[in-house]
Amino acid sequence: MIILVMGVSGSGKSTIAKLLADSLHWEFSDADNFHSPQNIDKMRRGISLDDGDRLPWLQDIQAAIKECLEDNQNVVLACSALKSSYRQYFFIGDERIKLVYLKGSFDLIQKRLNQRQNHFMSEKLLKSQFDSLEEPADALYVDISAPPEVIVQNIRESLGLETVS
Ligand SMILES: Nc1ncnc2c1ncn2[C@@H]1O[C@H](COP(=O)(O)OP(=O)(O)O)[C@@H](O)[C@H]1O
Ligand SMILES: O=C(O)[C@H](O)[C@@H](O)[C@H](O)[C@H](O)COP(=O)(O)O
Repeated sequence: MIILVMGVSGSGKSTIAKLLADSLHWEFSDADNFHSPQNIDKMRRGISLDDGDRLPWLQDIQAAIKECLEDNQNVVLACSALKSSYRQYFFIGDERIKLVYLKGSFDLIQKRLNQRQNHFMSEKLLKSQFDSLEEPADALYVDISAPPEVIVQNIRESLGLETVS
């Protein structure tokens, strides 16, 4: 199974996905690690990615997801997956993929981004992240104002994963 944790930059994808993976003893994967150096450099300079920048990135993530499914791996993947057209690369609809959307207000996320250290992503891009965001129709919605441990417990209960596999 793959749990895909999506949301804008600063919504808590890496934090929640890592904690969730650890609590389940599953693998954790971060879509940030699939970005090209050119994409990283762009975001560092405060320039938002466009569909063309994201296409090879989406294709690489798609290949990684396909491999996980073929190998029957259990993985929690953190990936912004902002637009519906991007999520079509991720086999949404396959019962082995669970989509979790971290939902929060601009103000709360901006505050968290301002406090985050040592990350390439410019906090100036938050507005464009919200502009690109198309909220999913087919996901578990999670309110990010709760502490990470509470969010992880909530996700596990909602997905029927209370018992460690
Ligand atoms: N539920 C939460 N409560 C408080 N702080 C959080 C929560 N989730 C994440 N954070 C903090 O917010 C910042 C952004 O989280 P991060 O996981 O890096 O987001 P993303 O991967 O979506 O960009 C980090 O500094 C993180 O420690
Ligand atoms: O498509 C994009 O514009 C990026 O994928 C973006 O949404 C993502 O958020 C960055 O990779 C920054 O990483 P963080 O989400 O960890 O801030």
